[in-house]
Amino acid sequence: MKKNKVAIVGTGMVGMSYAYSMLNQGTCEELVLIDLNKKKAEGEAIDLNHGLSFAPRKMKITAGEYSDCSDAYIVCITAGATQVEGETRLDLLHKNTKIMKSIINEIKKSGFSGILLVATNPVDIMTYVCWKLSGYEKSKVIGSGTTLDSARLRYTLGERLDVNPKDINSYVMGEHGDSQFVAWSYALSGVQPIYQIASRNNSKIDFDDLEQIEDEVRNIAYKIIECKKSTYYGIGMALTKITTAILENENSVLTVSSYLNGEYNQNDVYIAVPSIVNKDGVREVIHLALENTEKTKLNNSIRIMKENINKLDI
Ligand SMILES: NC(=O)C1=CN([C@@H]2O[C@H](COP(=O)(O)OP(=O)(O)OC[C@H]3O[C@@H](n4cnc5c(N)ncnc54)[C@H](O)[C@@H]3O)[C@@H](O)[C@H]2O)C=CC1
Ligand SMILES: CC(=O)C(=O)O
Repeated sequence: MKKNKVAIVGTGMVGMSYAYSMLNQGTCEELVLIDLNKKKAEGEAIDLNHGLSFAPRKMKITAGEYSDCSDAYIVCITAGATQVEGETRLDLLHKNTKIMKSIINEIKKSGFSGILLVATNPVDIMTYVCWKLSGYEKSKVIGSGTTLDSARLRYTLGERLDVNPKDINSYVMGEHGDSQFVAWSYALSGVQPIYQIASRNNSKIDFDDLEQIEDEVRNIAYKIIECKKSTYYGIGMALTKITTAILENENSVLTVSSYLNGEYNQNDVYIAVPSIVNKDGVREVIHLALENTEKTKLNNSIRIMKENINKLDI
């Protein structure tokens, strides 16, 4: 296995935003682009290569085949159908399961033994599907989960509090979808609990604002889709962060979609919870002592995931 090789399956808007972000950040040494539409992958590889003289490091970027996954450290799946206006992520369930089946079959045939990163929606369920069909270790199959939603939350809170979003330590948990929630009981701005800030007189935010921010973060993808059909830069950078955490063995805390094996008293489901990510994939699922209302929200997300998984022939 090559320690710095990434393959992307799906060279659409998400796959290419991820690739472009990795090129700009010098995330890996070798990048292979794979798509059903081989011409598209080929054109994307040529175009990206023309940026190499401005990139922070040397990279080998090619359009390839599934056989190129054999020695990759990470294969990231960004292929599949997208929501059209009015659709939820869950509406993509059957279409994208079918696509995952064909892709996993090919990845397995290549002999790939690295970390599988899934971004295709509905991402928590597609991650479960990829794990189940591949037979790979649970900790080596990871979904992007709510990494993007947590970044949206950090941005929005940062704007409201006039604090650098990098210093907002707040997480969105649960489904990357309509039943997600903010774990406010663990939300910090720097070192100050957000609850404490909201309860102060003359604070920049109050409890009603927290509800409004949570709602905005939950629904912002719909707004982007209404404005420009799909979302891609944010997820491209979120995938880059997850990739860096793996390749650089960072032990970063990210709300990726992780397999629960007793944590939060749940089993046999992939859902977004804060997890420690390193060269081995998910090193540890962080089991937070959530407030009762938050526990109910997490259980609700998990119920929705399981009900939908049960509809699938996998
Ligand atoms: N996890 C997250 O936070 C986010 C996930 N997404 C999801 O990412 C997925 C991709 O979105 P976009 O890139 O905007 O779509 P897109 O339509 O721009 O690209 C999809 C690509 O997948 C390829 N493809 C389709 N079937 C394939 C197969 N069987 N094998 C190989 N390639 C195949 C297509 O040829 C196309 O190039 C969607 O499911 C979308 O909902 C989008 C944004 C955020
Ligand atoms: C489309 C999608 O999943 C997002 O932007 O959150």
